[in-house]
Amino acid sequence: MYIVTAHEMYDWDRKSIEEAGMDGRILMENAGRAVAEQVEKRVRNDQHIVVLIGAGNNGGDGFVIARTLLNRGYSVKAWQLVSDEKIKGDALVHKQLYLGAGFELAHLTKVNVLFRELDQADVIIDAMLGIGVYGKLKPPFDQVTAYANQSQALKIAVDIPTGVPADEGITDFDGLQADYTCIIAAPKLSAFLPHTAPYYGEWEVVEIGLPAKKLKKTSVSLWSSEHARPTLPERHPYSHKGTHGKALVIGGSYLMPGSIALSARAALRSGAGLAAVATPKSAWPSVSVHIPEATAVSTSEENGVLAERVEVDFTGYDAVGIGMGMGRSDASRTIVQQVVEEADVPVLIDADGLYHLKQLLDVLKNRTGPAVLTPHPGEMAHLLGITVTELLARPFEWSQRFAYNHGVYIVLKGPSTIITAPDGTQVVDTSGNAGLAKGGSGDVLSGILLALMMQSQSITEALCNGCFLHGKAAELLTTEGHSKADLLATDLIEGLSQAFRTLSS
Ligand SMILES: NC(=O)C1=CN([C@@H]2O[C@H](COP(=O)(O)OP(=O)(O)OC[C@H]3O[C@@H](n4cnc5c(N)ncnc54)[C@H](OP(=O)(O)O)[C@@H]3O)[C@@H](O)[C@H]2O)[C@@H](O)CC1
Ligand SMILES: Nc1ncnc2c1ncn2[C@@H]1O[C@H](COP(=O)(O)OP(=O)(O)O)[C@@H](O)[C@H]1O
Ligand SMILES: [K+]
Repeated sequence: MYIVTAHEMYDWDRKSIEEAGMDGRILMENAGRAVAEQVEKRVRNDQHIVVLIGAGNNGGDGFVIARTLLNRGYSVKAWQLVSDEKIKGDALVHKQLYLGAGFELAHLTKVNVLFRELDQADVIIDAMLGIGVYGKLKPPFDQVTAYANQSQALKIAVDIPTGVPADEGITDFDGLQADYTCIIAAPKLSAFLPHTAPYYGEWEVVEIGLPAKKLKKTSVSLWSSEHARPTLPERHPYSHKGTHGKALVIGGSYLMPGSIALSARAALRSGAGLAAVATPKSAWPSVSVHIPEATAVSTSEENGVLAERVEVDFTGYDAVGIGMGMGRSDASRTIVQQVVEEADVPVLIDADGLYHLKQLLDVLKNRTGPAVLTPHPGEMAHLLGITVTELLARPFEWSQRFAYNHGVYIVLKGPSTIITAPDGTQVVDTSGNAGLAKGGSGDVLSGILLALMMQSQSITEALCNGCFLHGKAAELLTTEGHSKADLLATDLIEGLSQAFRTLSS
């Protein structure tokens, strides 16, 4: 499924009408009926519904929704919040159909009268403003939105909650806080941004008959189990451990042995044939106890952290992961530089490795083998030299720019993880839940990604599937057995078996 900007959505709409001969009035009818069907799943017909209607096509959808629900016996009051001359085009056609069906329309004169009505509402349907919103809300939308936000009624937004921008980059806005948003035709970028996504509540996308071929391929898409199932690595009956790849993980320290153990274990649990660990000798006993299947690589250390070079032949490995728990000393930076410069196999850089990478960006640019960076927003902002707030206002744009300029893959982690390829294509993975908000989850992800990078057709596929398995494991574990509060990174590794089994069944 593609994720669109407002511009891409309008372009799809225009091409469907101008080139494919669709009729905008039919699209609006389809949109309104599709939303009404979702409303019916959530609302009983003894509940009172208020439909708030604005001036544009979002309001037009509101007229169709109100007519459809009234025809089906629901208790509905439709409120037009703007003057009559503002209702134009397809929205006007549907207003006339609404009135022609014999239904009553209330007009906003004094906001207090509407507010008394909202006090009585069990359900508020927000068809005030859609993707055509710009700037902060003007009267009466600002007051109505603020009042609706205080209401206990179930709030259902049509396409996008009123006031919320469709695109990234806008942080100063007032939005309706929806419980559920019925998104029309394609999810908008803002459904995946940390500052706008919460306004949507739960959401779903409804299909309204726009010809799929008229959507210009956008650069962002959404990953799902339909993508994961056919692309997850298979285990051939005659395979051997070498077939599935030998991973080298470099990191850990005397005081932080856990993270590298988590990564190595997650790599083996995700199908890697072999895993070797390069960690300080003083940390190895604590690592090996958690992962007897892994082998150790001889290393030098200084004050409990890796130092100098790691004496390994990188050609003996199919992928290298570096950074987890390795510390931030200058000595450990040397090893990150060594890996970036010398390892031609795919390299994954995480955690402290990303901290060091800030000073190695020129070296990174000269790398020929693939590099995957897996930052959380703090690490990504550090790499870019900006604040986390600046990054999160435009995470798609920043990731794309960095990936393109440095020729790397980026996995920008969060509730919606954005995976960007060096050519700028982006995939969003929304799997997982707040059970993952605990130290160690990222180390597990690195191990999973490393394993899949060695076994997949493409690195992008490996990264998408790895994030998906990681999130799916958390979802499955917190549906049965665990809660989001108690879930540990080690549980996540054990939960991978269920995630793999679910996706391969
Ligand atoms: N295929 C499709 O794409 C389909 C799309 N469909 C639907 O159309 C929706 C997009 O419709 P749209 O373009 O008419 O924009 P929309 O958001 O309804 O409002 C524009 C109005 O808002 C006003 N306004 C703007 N900012 C404001 C502010 N800050 N404060 C106050 N007012 C503000 C602006 O005012 P003006 O600038 O004119 O003064 C103008 O009157 C889309 O989300 C979906 O629901 C479906 O019908 C099916 C097919
Ligand atoms: N609220 C959340 N919802 C979904 N996924 C989350 C949430 N919080 C964290 N995650 C996921 O958990 C992982 C955390 O990674 P990171 O911050 O690097 O952890 P650590 O370095 O402590 O291991 C990422 O994959 C991230 O996407
Ligand atoms: K809306």
